[in-house]
Amino acid sequence: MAASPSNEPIPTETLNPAIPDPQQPSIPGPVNGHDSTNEPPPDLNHRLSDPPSTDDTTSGEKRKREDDPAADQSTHPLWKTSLCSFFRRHSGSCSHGSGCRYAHSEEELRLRPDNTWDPTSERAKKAIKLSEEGDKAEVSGEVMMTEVMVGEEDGSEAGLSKCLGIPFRSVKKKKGMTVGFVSFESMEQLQTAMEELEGKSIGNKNIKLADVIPRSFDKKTNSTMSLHQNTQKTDESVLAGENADVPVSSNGNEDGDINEGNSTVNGLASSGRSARDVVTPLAHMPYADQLEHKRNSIMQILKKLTRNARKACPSGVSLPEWILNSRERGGLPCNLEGILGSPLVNGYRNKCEFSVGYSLQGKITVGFMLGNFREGVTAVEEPVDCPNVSGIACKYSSVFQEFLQNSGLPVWNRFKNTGFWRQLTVREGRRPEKATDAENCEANIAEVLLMVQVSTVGFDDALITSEFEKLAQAFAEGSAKNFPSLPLTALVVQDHLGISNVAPADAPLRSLTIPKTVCGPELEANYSVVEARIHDYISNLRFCISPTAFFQVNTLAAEKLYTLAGYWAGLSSDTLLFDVCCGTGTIGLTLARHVGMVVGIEMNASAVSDAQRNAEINGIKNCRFVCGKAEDVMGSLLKEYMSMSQKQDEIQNLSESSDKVISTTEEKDFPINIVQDPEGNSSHSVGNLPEPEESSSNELENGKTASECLESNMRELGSQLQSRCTSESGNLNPKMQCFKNIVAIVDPPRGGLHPTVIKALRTHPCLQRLVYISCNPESLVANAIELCTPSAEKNEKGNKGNRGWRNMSSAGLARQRVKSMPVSEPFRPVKAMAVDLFPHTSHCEMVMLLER
Ligand SMILES: C[S@@+](CC[C@H](N)C(=O)[O-])C[C@H]1O[C@@H](n2cnc3c(N)ncnc32)[C@H](O)[C@@H]1O
Repeated sequence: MAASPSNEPIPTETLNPAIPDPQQPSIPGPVNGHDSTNEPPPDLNHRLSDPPSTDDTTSGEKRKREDDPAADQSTHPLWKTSLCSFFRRHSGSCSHGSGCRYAHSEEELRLRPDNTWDPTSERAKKAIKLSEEGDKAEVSGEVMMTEVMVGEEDGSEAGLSKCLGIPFRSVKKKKGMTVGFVSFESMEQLQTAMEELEGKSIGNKNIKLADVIPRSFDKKTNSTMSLHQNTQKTDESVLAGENADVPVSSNGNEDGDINEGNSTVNGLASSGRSARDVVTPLAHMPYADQLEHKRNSIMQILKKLTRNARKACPSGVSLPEWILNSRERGGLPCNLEGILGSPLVNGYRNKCEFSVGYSLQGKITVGFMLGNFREGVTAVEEPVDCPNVSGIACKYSSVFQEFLQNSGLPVWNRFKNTGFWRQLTVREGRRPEKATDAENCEANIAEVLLMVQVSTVGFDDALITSEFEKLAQAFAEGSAKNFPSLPLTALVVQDHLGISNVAPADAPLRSLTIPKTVCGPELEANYSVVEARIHDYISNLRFCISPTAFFQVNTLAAEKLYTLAGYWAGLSSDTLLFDVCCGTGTIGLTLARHVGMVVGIEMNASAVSDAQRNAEINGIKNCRFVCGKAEDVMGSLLKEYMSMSQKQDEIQNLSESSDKVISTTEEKDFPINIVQDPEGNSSHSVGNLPEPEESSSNELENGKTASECLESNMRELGSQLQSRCTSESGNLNPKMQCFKNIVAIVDPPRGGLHPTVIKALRTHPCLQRLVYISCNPESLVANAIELCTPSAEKNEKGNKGNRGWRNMSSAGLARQRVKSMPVSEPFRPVKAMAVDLFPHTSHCEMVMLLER
């Protein structure tokens, strides 16, 4: 079995990277060569934020002359901030030419010092439209609390009660919510309150009345009402109600409108928001359009890297080439080489987390929340028509829902933070075969792990035990009554008391026995407590996955992602590869045979032990997995390996370095770089992986699109790797093991890398190449600002007393941090590519190659 990156063809649904930026529709020319940009000319933008240099000889001044022919006039703060009316009136002619202080095109137009655009410009109109849409979105925000709300007056809300100035029975508003609840003694009191509150504002926010779910399903509750106070003092909102509740919510819009409350009609159902809309908001678009949409939004986000790095570039330091050349790429920091589509577009998720709550009709439901708690939404709807969810996951959510209807224990109440049943997670593991249509793919699912999250505090142990037995029975029967029976490998209970369903990695887990059912001899379930793990395959390697370990939710697309990352990482047998935030070791292990050694870093202990086990079951011996936060271990690991690559002798002491380290590397194996494939065959990886021809993605040969060229390159790469890995080349020079090439592939969570990790990577002189994989392009951009902006010759000490960071964007924060970056050579963005792991949603993975 080969452990090389996949030599599968790249998914067929790719977008041609040569599609021009739709934000620049009027600009002709190739995408990588057009000469216009939405950005202000480089030097102008730089100077707007930097104090003017007094030293004519600084490189900043040199930059000005090279980069901006009209540099002298351009120091005026209003330079090119208005459109030239003469130019417009006379159809494109103005005697001042390029020296005119007014802009001759939308592209040339600059933002005014007060952050507004010339009001006659398209940009201003677009900004107004966007802000109106934002307002509308807020206005249409519905209150969808479907849980019982306690009606006692909360002393801490006394101030808010006073503001309302109306008679009521009780008022409640929970911290962090934009919605509050008011209860009334009678219908008359409610009517009066509605009249009084109409048009009223608190602070600078209008109050909006909105409908509350009629709690027909909660007959015992009398007129309850609560009011939630937002942490932002200016954003008060109130929701009022009797059994027929009338909600009031604020929207920051001067015309806060009132939704008429209705005691018998569920006004919320009319919102028409479905689980499908919330979970798969792009599902209404053809897949090709979804890819196009994502590519465009990633392009816009990437441009922030150029803008912010330009702003953050210290005065007196030359702008790097990649910024100076960004105009040729329409403001992009590097080429965006397209977007790879997911091989499987429907039912691709191998993990689904279903919330437990009440539907809009008041029925206990297992599915997706229609919004978030903070917006006053707790309604849960079944996962109907959500194309990313597999049929198996849907079936198990129905089984659980049915079970809950008759359970003796309550469902979790997000408002009161009480209850027992909270969430169901369905995790699926596939066979190694690769089906790329949803139906066959389902037949490929061999293992299923179910994890039910509960909160046991305050409940009787005997009752809990008996409910768990019934739960296991229900799942076993649910599995068996399907034909063929649904896979059921493990059933786990996670105990968690926290407010949100996101449990810490060390939340207690308990494995339940899955009973044998009477109704199905086909049931392939395990009849005893088994080790709660499932398996999946990536690049023909088998991966063992613990209940809480991270594993990409779209396995087939993840394989493409890792192949691309390996391809760009420029690996060879003298490469030391750092797999930062390695999870169960997927990236490092799939690339292990092409490098001298992999060092994986991961903070989740069970993921680390999975990674170690995965190395063992696949016979991979040149990997070492370190359990710890990257910010705590990255610096010392880099130092350790740097000295190792300088002194080969030290390699012998490799596995004795740290207590925290779990090493899968056998000392004797490491210097000789023998890698065993999962079948025990020894093989060697030699030489550099070929880099794609520069022309492959930019200059198109023989009428091929850029993505076709890339696809064939990757296919070729796959087969080259395959042949290398299976050849018995032998006789490697042990000296090769001095790592000449240190590469990091980082794949952090949504928030990006910790600043300490960025600093360690940036200041390590031997690290020449960094492949950044990100599920959140915004945080990638923020981290890349720190990695790629030139440092000042003398850095500033961090301003720890400054509290202004709270209101800063991630890019703004990154610019601040650049100021204290130790003097070090910055990276430069070389190329980027998006990989769609999440069809029908707005999310997308992204890979960026950084070099220096
Ligand atoms: C996006 S996942 C990537 C995992 C792995 N590369 C993969 O593709 O399966 C991010 C991983 O980073 C881990 N993680 C989060 N914060 C971390 C930190 N500060 N240090 C090390 N690992 C961290 C998470 O536990 C998770 O496994």
